[in-house]
Amino acid sequence: MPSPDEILNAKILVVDDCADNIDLMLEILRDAGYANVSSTMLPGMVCGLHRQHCYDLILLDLQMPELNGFQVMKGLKEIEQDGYLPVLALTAQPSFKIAALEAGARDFISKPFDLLEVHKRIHNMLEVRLLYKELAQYSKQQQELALHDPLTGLPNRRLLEDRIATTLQHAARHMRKAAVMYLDLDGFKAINDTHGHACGDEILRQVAARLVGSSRKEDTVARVGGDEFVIVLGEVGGLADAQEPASKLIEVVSEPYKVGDLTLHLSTSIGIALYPDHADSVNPLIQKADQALYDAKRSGKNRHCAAQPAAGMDGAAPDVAPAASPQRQGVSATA
Ligand SMILES: Nc1nc2c(ncn2[C@@H]2O[C@H](COP(=O)(O)OP(=O)(O)OP(=O)(O)O)[C@@H](O)[C@H]2O)c(=O)[nH]1
Repeated sequence: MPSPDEILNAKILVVDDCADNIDLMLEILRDAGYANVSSTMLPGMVCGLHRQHCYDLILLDLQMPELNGFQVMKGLKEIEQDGYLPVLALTAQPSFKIAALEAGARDFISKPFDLLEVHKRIHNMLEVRLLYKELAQYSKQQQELALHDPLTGLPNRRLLEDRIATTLQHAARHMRKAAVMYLDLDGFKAINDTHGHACGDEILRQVAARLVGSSRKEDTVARVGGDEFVIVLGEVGGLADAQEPASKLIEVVSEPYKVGDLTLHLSTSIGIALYPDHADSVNPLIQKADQALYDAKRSGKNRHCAAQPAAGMDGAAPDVAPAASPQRQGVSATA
């Protein structure tokens, strides 16, 4: 529930073509303690002002020359991003009250003003408006949580699948390839077993940051399981365009990790699958990359390996590339 302070600090705009009416409303609002109030006598400015300031409440006179309150509301509806029109109509015409509500106003205040009614209606409307904003914010956070891994903040499997689908559509439209790289850390279990789960978590966060730091802004880096990550590359010309970043990622993951007083070493294996060479849709592509990862693990870890050609294509031996420099495979630690 919004606090009294939040209500008094809400952003309010008064719109009326009569200066005396504006002065009266400003006085009422300021006397009541509202601290963030502005006004305009130009109804044509309201949409622009609202776009700029996102008012919590617009006190809108309905009868104005040039542009009346109903026309202003029509304009506001077109720009209101969250579908909530924060308008309280001001009218001396009883017949306008229902029309104003039908046009999207949340409530109305009758002229001449009854002070008690003005205070109550403004307070109630702001309470609902701020509550609506809190709910919208909460629901946005929930959506974020549903699509991201809480430990690393990276996209999770669900968002990854969406991103791959978009990347494949783009690749198909531009007659390009795309690559999916499936990473699994080597011997990560030993870190948990030897140094504890919290240390393992910290390593996962550091690995995530390194993967993001070594990828292009337009690539997706996702965490899909315990020590498993997937990176999606768009705009790929051929296998070499994925093998080069894969070698770079193997090197980056192999840099030492500082956790408290410990210096830990770790390596990773990567499976690579190309669209459309190895599969032409999201999940088969991920599966192909996962199978290639298995080949990389089986042939010694700390390396990347490309997927086998899809059925009907040449069945060549797996294209396995060990890390450029001989490195400790798996995990080691120095204190
Ligand atoms: N710290 C931490 N560990 C996790 C988390 N999720 C899964 N794990 C652990 O990650 C480890 C994954 O190990 P595996 O990939 O099966 O085995 P590995 O030791 O990496 O062996 P290889 O993959 O064959 O090199 C398991 O011990 C899981 O318990 C997590 O969120 N935090």
